[in-house]
Amino acid sequence: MLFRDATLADGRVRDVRIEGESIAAVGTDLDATDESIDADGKLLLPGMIDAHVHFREPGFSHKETWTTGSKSAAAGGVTTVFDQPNTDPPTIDAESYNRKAELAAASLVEYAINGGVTDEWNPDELLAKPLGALGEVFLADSTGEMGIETDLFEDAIKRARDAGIPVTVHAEDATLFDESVRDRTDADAWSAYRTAEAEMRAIEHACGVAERLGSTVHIAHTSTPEGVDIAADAGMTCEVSPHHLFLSRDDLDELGTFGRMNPPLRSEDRRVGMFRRLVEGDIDIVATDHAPHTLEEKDASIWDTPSGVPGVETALPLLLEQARRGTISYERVRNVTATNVADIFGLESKGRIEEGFDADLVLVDPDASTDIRGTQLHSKCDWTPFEGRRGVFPELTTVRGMVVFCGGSFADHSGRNVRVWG
Ligand SMILES: NC(=O)N[C@@H](CC(=O)O)C(=O)O
Ligand SMILES: [Zn+2]
Ligand SMILES: [Zn+2]
Repeated sequence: MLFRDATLADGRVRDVRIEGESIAAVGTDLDATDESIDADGKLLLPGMIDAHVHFREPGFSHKETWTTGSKSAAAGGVTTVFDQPNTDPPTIDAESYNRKAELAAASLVEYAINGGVTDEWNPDELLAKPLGALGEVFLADSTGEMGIETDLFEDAIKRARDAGIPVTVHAEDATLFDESVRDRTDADAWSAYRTAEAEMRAIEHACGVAERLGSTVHIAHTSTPEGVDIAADAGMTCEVSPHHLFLSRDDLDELGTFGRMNPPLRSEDRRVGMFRRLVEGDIDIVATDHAPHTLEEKDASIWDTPSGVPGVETALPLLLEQARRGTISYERVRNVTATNVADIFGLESKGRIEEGFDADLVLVDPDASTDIRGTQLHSKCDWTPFEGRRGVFPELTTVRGMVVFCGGSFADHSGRNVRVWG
């Protein structure tokens, strides 16, 4: 397959030839061996590597399945996902890992299965070969109630350090949540309750432990500019989720309980500060925290509704819309969605359009801006917090050289577990 005259993120116009699962050549006037795709005027990007999704199986197939979640990913230009351990059973040992792996075999896109740290986790099984699961720590309870104490956190950091495995931390300190707002019933109460301070102090704590133990951590879903600065100053990496880039407490009147997630939406000032840090470089990657719950589940009181919003299909489109408007460069979008993610998590064959890399690619018309509609997305949950926003959606997505999504249709193709060693 040959993409002819594609524009790359850095503005170069190139032919890109795929042979089998890999990029065989990037050049000009390349010969097509078989099928050739006219990419004139179109942008070709490395597929997004989304380091934070909840595809919900096993245990919560009514919210999402590996099939629906991975279709949503492919349609949104995401070619690799890292699945989170808060399933039922939680992914904490070889048995639960293998059970999830059987279901994940249905995935259209590449995936990693992250292992969770709990009192009952089995680090020897999870961290060692052949699994080498990426470690996931919840410092405060979120969906799945996997919050842990600090001794266990330190132990996990040491073990992961010795195994050379990156650890991702959901950093909120539950002792700093504001119990005094418990009698409020408006949607903004959640933002008042899970305070910005609770995130900042937890990030500080996590980075401090990692520094003291000579290790590193990656901070999940940062929502405060202050938290990002703490992580960056400590030399750690962090991610931002699209809802903390594009939504703020000002949107909660409209979103209601559908806008509840952990960490919660912050002030408009903080949102602007997050976007600036994404553009300027202190935020390393965008990860969606795709956390679908059904319409029925979300339609509850602010204290009863589950935390989490879907996002795997809309992240790249929302960012490409910003690039179209000139608020962020295409190169920066490529780096925060693909290249940096591959570098941080050691996916050596992914995240770049260069000879020898996996042919995980996204072709998009950069001017094709449309309204985002929840009912047109492919997640099982059928809603989006970005309803009515503009997005630039991919035309075609390939995973290891196979077209998995094109013009609204999906092919059968099983993604591969990118973390299993032979
Ligand atoms: N972010 C959320 O609000 N919810 C996530 C859990 C998590 O990542 O904390 C979920 O699984 O629903
Ligand atoms: Zn979390
Ligand atoms: Zn999450």
